[in-house]
Amino acid sequence: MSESAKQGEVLVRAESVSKLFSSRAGETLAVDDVSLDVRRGETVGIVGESGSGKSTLARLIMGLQPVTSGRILFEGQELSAMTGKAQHALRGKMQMVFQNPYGSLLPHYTAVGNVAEPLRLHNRGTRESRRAKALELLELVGVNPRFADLSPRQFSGGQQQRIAIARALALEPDLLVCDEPTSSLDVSIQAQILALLEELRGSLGLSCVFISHNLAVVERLADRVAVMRTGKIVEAAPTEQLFADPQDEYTKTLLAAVLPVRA
Ligand SMILES: Nc1ncnc2c1ncn2[C@@H]1O[C@H](COP(=O)(O)OP(=O)(O)OP(=O)(O)O)[C@@H](O)[C@H]1O
Repeated sequence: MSESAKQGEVLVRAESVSKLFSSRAGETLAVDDVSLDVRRGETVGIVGESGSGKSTLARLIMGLQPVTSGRILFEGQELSAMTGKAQHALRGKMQMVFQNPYGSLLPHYTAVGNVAEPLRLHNRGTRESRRAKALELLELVGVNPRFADLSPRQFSGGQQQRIAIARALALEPDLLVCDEPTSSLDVSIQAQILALLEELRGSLGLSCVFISHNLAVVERLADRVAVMRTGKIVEAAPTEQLFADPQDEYTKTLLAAVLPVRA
């Protein structure tokens, strides 16, 4: 199929997905009967207050945690029904960028070593070709390759997040799941990282799930927004529509909180 025909096709589908955590403290239905599609080339924003289930939904989509009920389909194939080998191959197609870049990088590897690591794990190329590709990726995300052999802790938070993004791109994923990727950064740096993600999404034709409690951030990046509350999607709509004409009372409250900032 041509690239243009692929655009708009459903890449990931969550079908009536729920996740129940049980512990001595009790049971939490973190995700409650959620259905959501992410199409090729599309960015879907997920917003909601702390504890609403955004990160859990992201982990379920990535196959990092098993669903309690429902299904996650990637290109029409059910994740949990795959063999270990097929799941490993699929993992390369979905990558995640986390809130805390330092925690997500390997501290004993250099910057370039971190970016090359997924290529090694997936047996791509030779040591030299992996390094060459990792250096290209560092340049792409705005990290000077001259500093490629420094360790992650020698970089600022913003630069660490750029390295983490380069690593997420190494296997040329179809889907990038960003879980609050700018919340741990200074405001000025946040804008730079958002601009980078916006640019990469356009140039690489990536599909993105973008999680944030910050509606203004999601408005900038997302084509569609899903609003979560207590594990449920209470409203999902194209971004402009959601901001112009929210239907759900909770969405209206969230928007009212952000409107003075946007004005
Ligand atoms: N491993 C776990 N075991 C037990 N409960 C969990 C676990 N992970 C998440 N939860 C609970 O599930 C609910 C949803 O959490 P989740 O982290 O998905 O929300 P969130 O919207 O991403 O919040 P935040 O913005 O604070 O990260 C919360 O009540 C949380 O305490």
